[in-house]
Amino acid sequence: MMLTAKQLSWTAGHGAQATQIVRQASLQVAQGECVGLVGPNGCGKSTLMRMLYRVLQPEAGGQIQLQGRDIWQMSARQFAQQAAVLGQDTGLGFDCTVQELVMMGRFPHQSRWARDSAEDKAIVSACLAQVRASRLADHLLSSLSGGERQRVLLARALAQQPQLLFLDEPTNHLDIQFQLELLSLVRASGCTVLIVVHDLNLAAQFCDRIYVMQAGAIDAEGTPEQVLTPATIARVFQVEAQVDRHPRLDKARVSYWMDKPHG
Ligand SMILES: Nc1ncnc2c1ncn2[C@@H]1O[C@H](COP(=O)(O)OP(=O)(O)OP(=O)(O)O)[C@@H](O)[C@H]1O
Repeated sequence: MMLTAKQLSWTAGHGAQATQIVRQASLQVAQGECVGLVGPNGCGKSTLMRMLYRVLQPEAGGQIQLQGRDIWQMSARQFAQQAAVLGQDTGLGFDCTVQELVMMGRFPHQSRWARDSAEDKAIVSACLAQVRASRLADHLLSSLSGGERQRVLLARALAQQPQLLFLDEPTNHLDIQFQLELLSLVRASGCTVLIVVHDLNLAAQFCDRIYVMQAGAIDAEGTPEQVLTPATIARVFQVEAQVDRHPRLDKARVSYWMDKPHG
């Protein structure tokens, strides 16, 4: 098992202000799998992801192992040699060129004072080409559109040459062609993937398994066919749904609607 997480909980605030955001969540991602995490806004997906990618520490009793090793027994650098993140909070706090940004993906693999090697440079330009952003190499990050920014952040994650890729809503800002392209690229990369995605049809097309989260807890788990049922979708998202087969791809296809606005 590539990634194993057991009984993860996280609480925001203290004392009377404390709110439990993630409750006893457990999940597993096997080598080579692409696993989706879906659920309504605010249910705790990003918080769970942040624990999994070693930014937030779970409460006592929770454990996360990467290839059988506790992630908090690794240094940040050792973790980054194996896992890359395309997250929601990707502000750098400073500006740089696209080329410099993607080169940051090489840092975990470089010795401390090393200069960028010819190999690093070749990896960076290959990753930029992979996301069709070579022409942006000398542009400033601050000048990019939302979709271009997302592409180059993916290029940085790929330049890290990770075995495990965490993606938190990576298709935000992307046009439909690049949504499909990004997810195909991610699948073709050979990485093990855990991805937060709102579009249930993208989840059905690209994920081997899906975890459904609701109110901080894992509510359902299984293949897209097992999980994406009208009953589960109604329970978790409060909308009506019908599930049939995609006419071209032999995958589940979800149509949803609301008879009357909720509330
Ligand atoms: N540090 C924090 N302090 C207080 N509340 C927090 C903190 N981090 C997250 N929350 C709250 O926890 C809840 C879950 O947030 P989270 O970002 O994990 O949800 P999400 O499922 O990823 O949502 P979305 O689909 O909207 O991105 C939200 O109500 C959020 O306001």
